[in-house]
Amino acid sequence: MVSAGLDTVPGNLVMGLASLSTPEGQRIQQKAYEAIQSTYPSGDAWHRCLDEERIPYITAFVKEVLRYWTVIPICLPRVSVKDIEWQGAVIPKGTTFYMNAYAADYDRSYFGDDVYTFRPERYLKVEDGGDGAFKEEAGTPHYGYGAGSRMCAGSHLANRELFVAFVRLIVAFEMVGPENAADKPVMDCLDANAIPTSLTMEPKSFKMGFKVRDQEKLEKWIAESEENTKHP
Ligand code: HEM
Repeated sequence: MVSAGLDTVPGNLVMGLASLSTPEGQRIQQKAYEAIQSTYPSGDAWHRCLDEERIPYITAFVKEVLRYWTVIPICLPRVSVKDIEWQGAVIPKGTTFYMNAYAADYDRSYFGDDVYTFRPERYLKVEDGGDGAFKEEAGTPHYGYGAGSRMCAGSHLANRELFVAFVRLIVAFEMVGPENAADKPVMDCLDANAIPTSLTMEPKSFKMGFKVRDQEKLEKWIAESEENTKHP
């Protein structure tokens, strides 16, 4: 249980930051920052995001990170417990299956033609583009956690971790691309993986910039967080 989140959560976190560092990421960041500020005009998002999830744009952003950066592209093996008939063929009991989560997350018939575009808005009902391509009510919003009775057992915890991390990063920093274009992140889910044979994606190195929005506030938030998590 503990080791399961060690590479998956950082993989999503790092590549979510990569998305925010791109030119398109500047628009997303601005929208996310405004959504945070309008939900918490008194400026206490840093602490409140631990207790509640009330910023739909950030929730949508996290879902899009999980879809676009499918960090476990081929899920864990499953063995069928009975014969399965499929398209005229019988797959015998005892067959090993691997779910291709990457293919499911990039399925145009489900997500629409812009599957290669990082677009949190696809998860916001009011801004679904009106093309009817994304069937929001049809169940699993993405396959980043696999699917079915053996899908990720830590998905709720991981969702909370990613939500809190991105809220805090976005309120604290303005994120920009690297000074040198050669240091830009690879923005394709499969090509961005430094070890394509690994179970979980290992992001290739890239650089980006973090500009502190308000040094005084950031130091105060960090000091308060350290105090709150201090061991007696
Ligand atoms: C963003 C972070 C995470 C991602 C993307 C992720 C993804 C996945 C995927 C794709 C599977 C396989 C599901 C399938 O084959 O259908 C899985 C299984 C699992 N995950 Fe995660 N995971 C994440 C975080 C975590 C965390 C934080 C924990 C625990 C604290 C965890 C615990 C597990 C366990 C125990 C299983 C095996 C479930 C089973 O076989 O019944 N995961 N995860």
